[in-house]
Amino acid sequence: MEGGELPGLLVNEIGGICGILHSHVAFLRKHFYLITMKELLENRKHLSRKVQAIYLWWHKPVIDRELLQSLPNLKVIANSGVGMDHLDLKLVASFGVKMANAPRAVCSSTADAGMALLLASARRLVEVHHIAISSSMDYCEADILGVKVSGATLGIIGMGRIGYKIALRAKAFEMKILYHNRTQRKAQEEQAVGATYCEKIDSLLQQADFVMVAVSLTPQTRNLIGKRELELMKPTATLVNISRGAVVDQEALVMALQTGVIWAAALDVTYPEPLPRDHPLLKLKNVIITPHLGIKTDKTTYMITEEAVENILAALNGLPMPSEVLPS
Ligand SMILES: O=C(O)[C@H](O)CO
Repeated sequence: MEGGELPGLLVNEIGGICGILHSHVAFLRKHFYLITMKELLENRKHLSRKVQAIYLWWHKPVIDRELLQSLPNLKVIANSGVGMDHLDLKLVASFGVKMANAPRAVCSSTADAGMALLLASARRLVEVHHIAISSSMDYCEADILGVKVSGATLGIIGMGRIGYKIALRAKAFEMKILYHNRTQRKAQEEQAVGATYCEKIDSLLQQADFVMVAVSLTPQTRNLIGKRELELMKPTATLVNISRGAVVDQEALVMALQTGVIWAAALDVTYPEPLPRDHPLLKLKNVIITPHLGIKTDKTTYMITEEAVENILAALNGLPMPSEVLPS
């Protein structure tokens, strides 16, 4: 089917790890003529002129100069998440192509995933699950003692939309909340979640029982948490990372976890993703790792696709895009 006059939307694939979900296809087909990368490569001559938009799912397809040069009618790229670190924004903009992310759809679920990791690590859910289903149920009380969450201090690094949602959740858990951000939030926003601003990251690291990293990956935040920062943390503290793996110096983290510099880590993100199967982080008992779970709920992924469609249609119709991202 040629899709009549519908604008062509390039997607990596349908299904698979880096493909749009089957359940989104009917909705996308209402608005676009869907073209997969495989179809494009098999029929470049005919299909490359049709592509007016790209929907990046799980950072794919890879957007490079060659692909941009091959799509003369491309006008917009929508990303299925908030982080844009996998895109060369200046390169894309130099082709006159607009870009959008999906901040409205992702924030709550990413914050939920952060709290889930924090709680799972504190209460040793993975370990105790294995004990509970083991045939012998052979354990002593000390093996399942966790860390008390209510009343503990949470340090949030990065108080953007996701960081703020984490604070809202942590408040309900009666946690004391500290945060570090490039700019201080308004007083009413701080009061609403009971959060205290730490201008210096060091003071947050020294006080927190849980440190939650929720910044975007930029040249300024790469390796933000290194050996020095880990050594500032309490030996009883847990690091939770839901942003990007490269915000934390992973070698320093392994060392800190192996030598008791910090108590535990709960990671939704690593580098690379997934980690090689022999990576030391996969062997540590005090680490929980999830495979970049942040946005992975049925409803959230559908909302992301809706947000992408809204942005793409706005761009194609020359209207302001609700979540346009400009190169900085
Ligand atoms: O950036 C995001 O929103 C998530 O990490 C998915 O990539």
